[in-house]
Formats: sequence, structure tokens, C-alpha cells
Amino acid sequence: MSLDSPSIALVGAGAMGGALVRGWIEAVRKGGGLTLTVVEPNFDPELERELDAVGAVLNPPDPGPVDVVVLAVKPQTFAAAAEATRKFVGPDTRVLSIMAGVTIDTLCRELNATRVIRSVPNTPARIGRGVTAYVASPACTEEDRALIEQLLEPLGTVEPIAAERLMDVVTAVSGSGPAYVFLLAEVLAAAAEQEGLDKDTAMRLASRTVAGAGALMLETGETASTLRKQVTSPGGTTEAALDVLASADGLGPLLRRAVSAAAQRSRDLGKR
Ligand SMILES: NC(=O)C1=CN([C@@H]2O[C@H](COP(=O)(O)OP(=O)(O)OC[C@H]3O[C@@H](n4cnc5c(N)ncnc54)[C@H](OP(=O)(O)O)[C@@H]3O)[C@@H](O)[C@H]2O)C=CC1
Ligand SMILES: O=C(O)[C@@H]1CCC=N1
Repeated sequence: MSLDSPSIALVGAGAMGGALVRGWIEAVRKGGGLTLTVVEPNFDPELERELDAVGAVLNPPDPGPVDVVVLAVKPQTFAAAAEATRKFVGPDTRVLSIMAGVTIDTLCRELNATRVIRSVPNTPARIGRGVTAYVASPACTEEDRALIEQLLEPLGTVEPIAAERLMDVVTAVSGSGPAYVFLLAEVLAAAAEQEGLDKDTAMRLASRTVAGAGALMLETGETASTLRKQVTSPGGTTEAALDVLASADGLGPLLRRAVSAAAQRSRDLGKR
């Protein structure tokens, strides 16, 4: 998808803000344009070069109110960043936040905005394989939603969420989720080492297994449950392992506690 030449002010261009810019660059390559103001102490010079190469306008003088303000600083930094952000917000500006926990009410109040979208991307966005969930304030129009989806689609799939109260669990599942999967690869490798494999082979086998299983799920469209059953021969090795993982104190209760802790943290971040 191309970009309909929006003017954007991006506040914070670290890991996720940088992924957004990379996605917009790819979109502009397909057509349209982009006028981008970046507020970020260490903006990646490679991104500057790529923006220039696709003909995007970077940091125009006196950008004034823009079509979309994107907030991609840490939630703890938002109070400090809000001050410098207000000058980009006018009556027609949409505010798109990717900050964990920060509520639509807070964004409206701090930025004097009404058309606000709160979203949760995840790091596979870096390769266009992420999932971004979002919820829009009541003042947002269908056109606002379409514009925001256009800005999020280069990151991967986009999921509208029915109610803002669900954004904390969304953050705990898809926002933080990649870290749980990477931890799975790490602990699987550590277990393999304990059973006698050398460190490098253990890590290669574990990470290729996690990556291959994820790709299989994505590319076949089959459910996790179906794919799991295909691995599990009756009376075989997988069943022996799954008996441990699915036990009363196994992976299920552990992940429930983990997701609950992350969702609570998201709610707490929203109270700052
Ligand atoms: N990483 C993830 O997996 C996900 C992150 N998020 C949310 O995305 C947001 C960004 O996270 P992430 O990209 O990982 O964080 P990063 O720390 O990588 O990026 C934040 C960037 O903002 C810069 N910054 C700090 N203060 C200001 C300021 N006052 N004005 C402008 N820029 C500033 C930081 O610079 P410096 O480093 O020099 O301080 C940094 O480059 C967070 O709110 C997080 O909750 C949401 C979903 C997933
Ligand atoms: O850990 C965090 O707070 C952010 C939000 C989701 C993923 N990373």
C-alpha cells in the first residue's frame, strides 16, 4: 500500500518508532509521499538517507499542526515529551500513540486532542510481520481510522479492538508476547545443553525450531492446536514432554500469571 502524502510528527524514533519509519519508507516507494517531522535525540542517519532517497520531506521548517502526531516514546517519558508535542496538534490532527498503558483520556487531556488512537504494535513489525491492535476515541471518523490503518499496515496485520479496557491484555499478549517466545527459545536451548548438546548447536536447534514452528503456523493458516497434534505421536517423545508442560503447575498457569502481571503493569503505567 502507498501513502496518501500525510504530514506526520513522530515523537520518539527508537526501536518501534524506527520500525514505523521503515514501514512508511516502503509504503512511499510504492507511491504517494510523506512529510515527516522527527523529534528524537538520536535519529538513525540511515533512515534519514532512505527518507531522502524516496523523496520524503524531512523536518520541514515550521511544520505547525500536522495530519498525524505519532507518539513512540516510553510511557515514563510521555509527560516530558507532551510539552514539545502540543505545537503539532490542531483541531484536525489525529494523535496515534503506541505507548503501553497511556490511556486515550490522558492523551486527549495532555495534548488537547480529541481524535486519538491508542495502539499496540510488536517487534516483528521490524520485518513487516507484526500485529498491531488499536482502539479509537469516539471523535475519530471512518476516514481517521482508514488513515491510521494505512500508517500501521506496513508493520504487518492490523486489528481493531472493541473496547479500550482490553488494551492492557492486548499489550500483555501481542505487545510483550514476542519476548515470551524468545525466552522459550532460550530456555529450550539451555535444557538441550543440560542434556549434553554444546551451547551453539543447542541455540541453533532451539531458535530454528521456534522460527520454523511460527512460520509453519503463519503460512499454513492451521491452528496451533492442529499443528501441535501433528507433532505428537501417541506414546511418543512429544507426549512425554507435553505431559510435563500441561500439568497442573505447567505452562498454562505460568503464562496466565505472566500475562496477568503484564496487564497489571500496563494498567499501572496508565495511572502515572
Ligand atoms: N518495544 C516493544 O516491543 C513495544 C513497545 N511499545 C511502546 O512503544 C514505545 C517505544 O518503545 P521502544 O521503541 O521500544 O523504546 P525506545 O527506547 O527504543 O524508543 C524511544 C525513543 O524515544 C526517545 N526519546 C526519549 N525522550 C524523548 C523526548 N522527550 N522526545 C522525543 N524522543 C524522546 C528515546 O531516545 P533516548 O534513547 O536517547 O532516550 C528513544 O530513542 C513505548 O511507549 C512502548 O511502551 C509498544 C509495543 C511493543
Ligand atoms: O515492555 C513494554 O513495556 C513494551 C510494551 C509491550 C512491549 N514492550
